[in-house]
Amino acid sequence: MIKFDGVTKRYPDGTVAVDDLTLELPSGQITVFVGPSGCGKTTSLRMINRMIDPTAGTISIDGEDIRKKDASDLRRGIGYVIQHAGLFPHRTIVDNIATVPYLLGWDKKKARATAMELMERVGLDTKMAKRYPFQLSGGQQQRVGVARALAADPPVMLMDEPFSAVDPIVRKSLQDEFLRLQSEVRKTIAFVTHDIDEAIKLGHRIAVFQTGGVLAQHATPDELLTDPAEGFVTEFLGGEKGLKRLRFNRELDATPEPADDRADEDEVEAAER
Ligand SMILES: Nc1ncnc2c1ncn2[C@@H]1O[C@H](COP(=O)(O)OP(=O)(O)OP(=O)(O)O)[C@@H](O)[C@H]1O
Repeated sequence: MIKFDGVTKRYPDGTVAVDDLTLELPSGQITVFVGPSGCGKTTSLRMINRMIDPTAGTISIDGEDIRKKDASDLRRGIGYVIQHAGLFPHRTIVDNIATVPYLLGWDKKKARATAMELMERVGLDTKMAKRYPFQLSGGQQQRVGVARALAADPPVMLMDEPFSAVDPIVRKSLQDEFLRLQSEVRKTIAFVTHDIDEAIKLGHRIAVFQTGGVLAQHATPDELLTDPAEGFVTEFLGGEKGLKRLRFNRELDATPEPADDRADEDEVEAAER
C-alpha cells in the first residue's frame, strides 16, 4: 500500500501544487488521479518516486517512509510510464525494454529473453525487437513504454497520462490490454489522467483533485457516479452521469493531443533508473 499522510508540496515560487493530501492506494489495485490541468496530479505522482520532495508530510510504501530509502533503490522497485513513452531513440526496442535489467546487472541473455517475453505480453510482435523507436507507431511505442516499466517486475507502477497521445481507437485497445495485463500482474498502480471516462474505466479507486492541489473526493467509480461530492466533483463529472456509465466500456471520444516525440530529460533519466 502507498500512503500519503498530510503531504503538501509548495514550489519555491509559492505555488501550492498539493495541499495536505492524505490518501491510501491499496496494493494490487489501480488508483487513478484525475482532475483539471494544474491540480497537482503529476506532482503527487512524482513525489512517490522522489523525483519531487514534499514540503510537508510523509509518503510510505508498505509501511516504510520513502525518505529512509536510497532514491535509486526506491526507483528500482517502481516502474514509470510517461506520455509519449520517452524511449531512448538510439536503442533498439529490445534494449529499451531491458534498460532496468541491464542496470541491475542481469546477464544480457536473460535480460533480452525477459524483454522478448514482455513484448508478447504487451501485444507487440517480437519481430520488432531490433527496430528503433522511430520505426514504431505511437501506440506501439506506448506498449514498449509499459513493457520497459514492467521489465524488472517492480511491485509499484506510476503511469502519467500513458495513453493520452494516441488516437481514440488505439487508446481504447491500450486501455483494454492494460486491464488484461494488470489482472495477471496485479501491480500497485498510480495512474494520472485528466479524462474522467478513462478514470472510470481503469480505476478501482479514483482520487479527484481540484485546483489548488486539494483532494475533492476519493471513491470507487460507482460511488463517484452515484454519490459525487457536492460542488466541484459534481461539476467535473458533468451532468451526464448515466450516459458516462453507459459509455463505461465503449469507445472514448478523447481528442488526441499533438504528437511530440520529446520527453523531459529528467523523465527519461528516471525511467532509466
Ligand atoms: N517546478 C515548478 N515550479 C513552480 N510551479 C510548478 C512547478 N511544477 C508544477 N508547478 C505548478 O504546480 C501546479 C500543479 O502542477 P502539476 O503538474 O502537478 O499539475 P497536473 O494536475 O499534473 O497538471 P496537468 O494535467 O496539466 O499535467 C500547477 O499550478 C503548476 O503550474
